[in-house]
Amino acid sequence: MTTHVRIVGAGLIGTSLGIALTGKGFRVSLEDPSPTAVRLARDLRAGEVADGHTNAPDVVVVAAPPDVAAEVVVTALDRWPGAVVSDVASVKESVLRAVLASGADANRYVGSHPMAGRERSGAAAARADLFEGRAWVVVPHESSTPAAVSCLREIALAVGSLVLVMPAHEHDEAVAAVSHVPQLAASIVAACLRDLPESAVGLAGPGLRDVTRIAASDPRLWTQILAGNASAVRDVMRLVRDQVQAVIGALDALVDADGVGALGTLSGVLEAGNLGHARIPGKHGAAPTAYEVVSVVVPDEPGALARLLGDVGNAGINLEDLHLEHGLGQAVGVAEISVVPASVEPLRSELARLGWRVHD
Ligand SMILES: NC(=O)C1=CN([C@@H]2O[C@H](COP(=O)(O)OP(=O)(O)OC[C@H]3O[C@@H](n4cnc5c(N)ncnc54)[C@H](O)[C@@H]3O)[C@@H](O)[C@H]2O)C=CC1
Ligand SMILES: O=C(O)C(=O)Cc1ccc(O)cc1
Repeated sequence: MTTHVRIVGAGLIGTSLGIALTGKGFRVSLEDPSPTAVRLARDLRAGEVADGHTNAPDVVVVAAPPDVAAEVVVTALDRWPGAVVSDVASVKESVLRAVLASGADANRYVGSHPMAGRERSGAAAARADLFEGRAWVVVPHESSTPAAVSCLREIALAVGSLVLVMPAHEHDEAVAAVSHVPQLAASIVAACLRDLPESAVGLAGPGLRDVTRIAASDPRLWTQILAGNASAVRDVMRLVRDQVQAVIGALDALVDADGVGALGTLSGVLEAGNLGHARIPGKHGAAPTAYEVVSVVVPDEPGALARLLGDVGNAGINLEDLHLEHGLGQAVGVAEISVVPASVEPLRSELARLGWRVHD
């Protein structure tokens, strides 16, 4: 029998999930307070728009913002007494507490959290392959039924994720360190760039982009996430503060005193960073869709980019993503074209043959 999944909240995560599940043969119905969001999600093939005639779902996945997730879960448990209900909010304990306190039939509730996202919100940013090869945490509570847990496992596996099962408090502590504090760190570093003169920002290389990519994330969503995991985030931020204080102390010693011990402190911080970085896992389970970038110099003149994209298409190569770098004060830009690894060499040689300047 085809499983009918109702997705409540047709933004980035809800629409991506809808597209992925539809592709795997699930029936998906969608709802969202925003009619535009839900229609866009439908147009992106994330499922049908639910209305008063749509029959009851087997599973409900709430993909609404974290501050309303519990309320929407409780409403869903009441609305569909036969359905398993989950949510994908980035924080789990606060949602679980509110669901348990509501008096709703929480046995059919199991939390979840796909560790996959983007720094953009909304249905338009949805990706069919968003969850492939990524961890998906299933977060049961004491009275979640085994059927509810296996239902969520089935959904996560169907979209290509690796399932991890964890209690809510353990999940929240883990994501404080691997997701929520990194978001703050990226935002804090990027905020230091705000008032820099153009001449200084123009020196930026890929390292700065790597460190600050997620600083482009939605502040409304992240304010809710940080507030929803305040205790665990505070604990990790205290460790960050201790490191920052140690670095400032070492720099003070170099600038204002004899600097004794300062180099050891700086080196210790950097070496500890090496050790932490080495622990970041690569692929989770199935291979994620990894793209490689071909960088091409584009003259800053009308039609040049269109010509380049035409040449990529004529070479029979699928462009997966495109980013434009503008050289400061130069009459050229660099187009970073993302393609599957097997297309890198054919694309490079074809573009070079056509006269484009292709970078390593
Ligand atoms: N953005 C990310 O990278 C990730 C987000 N999440 C979680 O997924 C959930 C959704 O996040 P995004 O898709 O990024 O946000 P989004 O802003 O792209 O989409 C949220 C959608 O929920 C709708 N919505 C607002 N209030 C609602 C309500 N009361 N009932 C139903 N729908 C409502 C909005 O109209 C919007 O379409 C959040 O709880 C977030 O913590 C989880 C993993 C990654
Ligand atoms: O972009 C990344 O690297 C992410 O890991 C995105 C992300 C954002 C929020 C989440 O709750 C989970 C994952």
